[in-house]
Amino acid sequence: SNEKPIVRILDSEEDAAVALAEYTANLSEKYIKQKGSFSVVLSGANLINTMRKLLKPRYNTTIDWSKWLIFWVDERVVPLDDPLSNYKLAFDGFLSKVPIPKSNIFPINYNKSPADVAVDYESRLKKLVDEKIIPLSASKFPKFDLILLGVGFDGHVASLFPNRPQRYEKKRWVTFITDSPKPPPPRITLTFPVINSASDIALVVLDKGKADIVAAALGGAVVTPSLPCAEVKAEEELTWFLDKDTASKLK
Ligand SMILES: O=C1O[C@H](COP(=O)(O)O)[C@@H](O)[C@H](O)[C@H]1O
Repeated sequence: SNEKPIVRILDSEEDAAVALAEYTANLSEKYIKQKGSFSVVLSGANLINTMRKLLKPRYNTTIDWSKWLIFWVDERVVPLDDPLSNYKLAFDGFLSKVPIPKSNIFPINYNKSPADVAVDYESRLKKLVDEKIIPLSASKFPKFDLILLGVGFDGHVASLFPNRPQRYEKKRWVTFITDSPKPPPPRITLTFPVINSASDIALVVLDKGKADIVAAALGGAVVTPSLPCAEVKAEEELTWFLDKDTASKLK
């Protein structure tokens, strides 16, 4: 893996959205040529809005949407039509506007118990690996083509928070949390071994309120406990997408 991340600093949020679309479209073409499909793992919150340029010409017409497979890096354990659902956010803002086959979209199966939802999501991923739809990494974790991550104000990625034990999980593919510091409290999340097995990862941070967190993560500051966003590594390439304001505290 390439240890050093690529840091792209765009003039504005708008330019960053364009750059993210170009980056995603290029990876889509590369992986579809290479392996016949493109697995994309989504986050919630701001990311979906930043993906909006993919819905516009030329991307919407040139991307082979039929080969996309969609997963979630984390999900709030709420019904899929709840306003807090990451699936609903992605569906309303993105997935309902592109022709990805429904059978290629893998939301959680909602159940009241976060533990059960995590077990179910993990077993569905295992099945996709058994069916050779998702490859396995050298360390025997599912290897997604692209994971798109946001970063929270506390430096969290997915639902891996600085002061919660889930971030240290080494064996499971999917785990759960019932006391997320950011609401809603019950969530499931992919674990670090899975995230860090992905081929490409984009960390998309476009919020000047996160300038200090980004500077700490990229400047290698010693923070205790360490910032989850500073623990992200990709097998091929890790790219940070920042705008000028968010990058303003980088040295
Ligand atoms: O709660 C969550 O927060 C993170 C960060 O969101 P952002 O809008 O501040 O970038 C998000 O990536 C994650 O998927 C979500 O569940």
